[in-house]
Amino acid sequence: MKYSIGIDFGTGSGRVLIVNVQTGEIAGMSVVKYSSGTIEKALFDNMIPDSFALQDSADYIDVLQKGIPAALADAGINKEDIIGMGIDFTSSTMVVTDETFTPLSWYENYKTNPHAYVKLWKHHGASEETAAILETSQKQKEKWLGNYGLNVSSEWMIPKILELKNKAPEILKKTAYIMEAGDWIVSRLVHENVRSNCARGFKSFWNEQDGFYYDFFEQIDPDLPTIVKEKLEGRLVKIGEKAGVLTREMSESLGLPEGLPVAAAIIDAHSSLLGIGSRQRNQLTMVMGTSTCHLMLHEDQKKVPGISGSVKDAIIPGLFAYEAGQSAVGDLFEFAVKQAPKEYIDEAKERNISVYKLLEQKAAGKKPGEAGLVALDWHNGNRSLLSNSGLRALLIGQTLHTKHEDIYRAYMEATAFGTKMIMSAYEEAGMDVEEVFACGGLPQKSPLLMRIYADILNKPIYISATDYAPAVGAAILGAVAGKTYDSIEDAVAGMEQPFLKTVHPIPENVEIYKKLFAIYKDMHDYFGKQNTHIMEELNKLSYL
Ligand SMILES: Nc1ncnc2c1ncn2[C@@H]1O[C@H](COP(=O)(O)OP(=O)(O)O)[C@@H](O)[C@H]1O
Ligand SMILES: O=C(CO)[C@@H](O)[C@@H](O)COP(=O)(O)O
Repeated sequence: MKYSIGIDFGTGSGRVLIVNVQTGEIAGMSVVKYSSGTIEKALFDNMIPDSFALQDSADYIDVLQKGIPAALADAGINKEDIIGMGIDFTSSTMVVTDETFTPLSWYENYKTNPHAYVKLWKHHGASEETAAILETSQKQKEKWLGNYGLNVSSEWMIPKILELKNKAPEILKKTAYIMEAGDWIVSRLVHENVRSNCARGFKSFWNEQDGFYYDFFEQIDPDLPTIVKEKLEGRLVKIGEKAGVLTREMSESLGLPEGLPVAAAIIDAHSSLLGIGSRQRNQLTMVMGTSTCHLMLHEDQKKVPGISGSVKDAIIPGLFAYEAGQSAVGDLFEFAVKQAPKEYIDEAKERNISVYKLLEQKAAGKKPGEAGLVALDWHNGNRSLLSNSGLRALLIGQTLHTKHEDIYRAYMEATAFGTKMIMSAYEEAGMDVEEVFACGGLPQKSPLLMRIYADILNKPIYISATDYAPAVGAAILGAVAGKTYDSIEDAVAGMEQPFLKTVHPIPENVEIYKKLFAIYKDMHDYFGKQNTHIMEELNKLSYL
């Protein structure tokens, strides 16, 4: 038996999977939580702005050093039976390093400088820079942003680079490489500056035909082309290719064979599409965790407003991969869990279940529409049709009888309405959705959520049997790099994971949700399009 290692670097933890390359069976695994988590309020004793979301790259190294030996031990296999390795990572998650790929935050003198740290995908510190990029694009918006949903997100790489230039020139000066975290891991493993086409195409204004949009960069900031050339370039490696082989030093420290082929890094959500077995158009894959990404494939490049982007060959060679997203999904449920009344926390403790489970059970006892609530899910801004990280959330319809589980359910519904907006945008652009797949951590954690999504989207939802679809996708790329398969399509077919179940819509619920969705849409347009000054005013006041 031969195996491939897939490592999924998510928002809260890294998951290492050992997957049988002939059958797709998961032979062993290990989950390593990031010990510093997401650094959001303060770095050591220094306060950082609310919009910041940083991570410590040392936590990623922990995933390699602790997770790989633990997964190998769990699988009980000989390291010589490992034939390849793949990595997926959140994106755009930016690491700044010196010429030896050492992150600047590891330097003693930069230890307390937030700009030396990893800027996680949901770091929203570059809102001014994003607005400036959008402003510059106005004259030729179709040209520059046509394949990016006609918008720019502060979660992408170029705004983050400009933030570094504007807010921390001393760090930029010391930086040899600005890297996607996935590329950083792969570059350390193979000891070469390599860059994958996946994150580069989606998050850095690049396509294979034209390269980086240097003309656009010049107009945004005359220093930007040089910064990109000097610090963001590297040898291009495409999805499905081998980025290099594991160095002797790395293989010794990780307990793996020397010369092990390592695949080009892929974005976590995109990797899930491979892990779940989607290979063709008309399939919408929802990767549901802290956030949700909505992915589709198509032979043609269509202009879909509000999506994050479309890139050729970014998941399956020959097809355009499309991504859209919602910034707060699991994060929103955590927010509600943290606000649970004390008697709920006590009840959960007494019954030995999590507060999530308790709220889910109580909310499942309610009927759609019963509580008279509708929420807007913009607790971390909107990164789809409105693409505005400055938007704030809303809950309407509360009375003195509103219970916390009603609010929890309204949040679940709001995330499903947000997904319906995205699905409609795909369909209006000529990409019909016939099948909806759900994967990531949430579908198995929350059956109620899947019921709500089936009823609101009015589609059967196929739920992946594995919580770890991204890591399976990474292992599939590892198997292709290791030459077990000649193509990604063959590897996906050979290592396909089973589906757990299908949730079908219930017609009565569908009808009620059509009415609630109409209210959501009115609120969406009122606060997100026609009256954005309301949120802008609140933002100004809250930053005072
Ligand atoms: N029982 C649950 N019900 C709903 N959401 C949950 C539950 N347990 C955890 N979550 C949420 O799931 C998210 C983590 O999702 P997961 O897919 O495991 O990780 P990641 O986003 O790092 O890939 C967190 O935001 C958390 O709030
Ligand atoms: O933005 C992207 C992909 O483009 C993701 O990396 C981001 O949503 C994080 O995913 P998770 O919610 O941690 O699974």
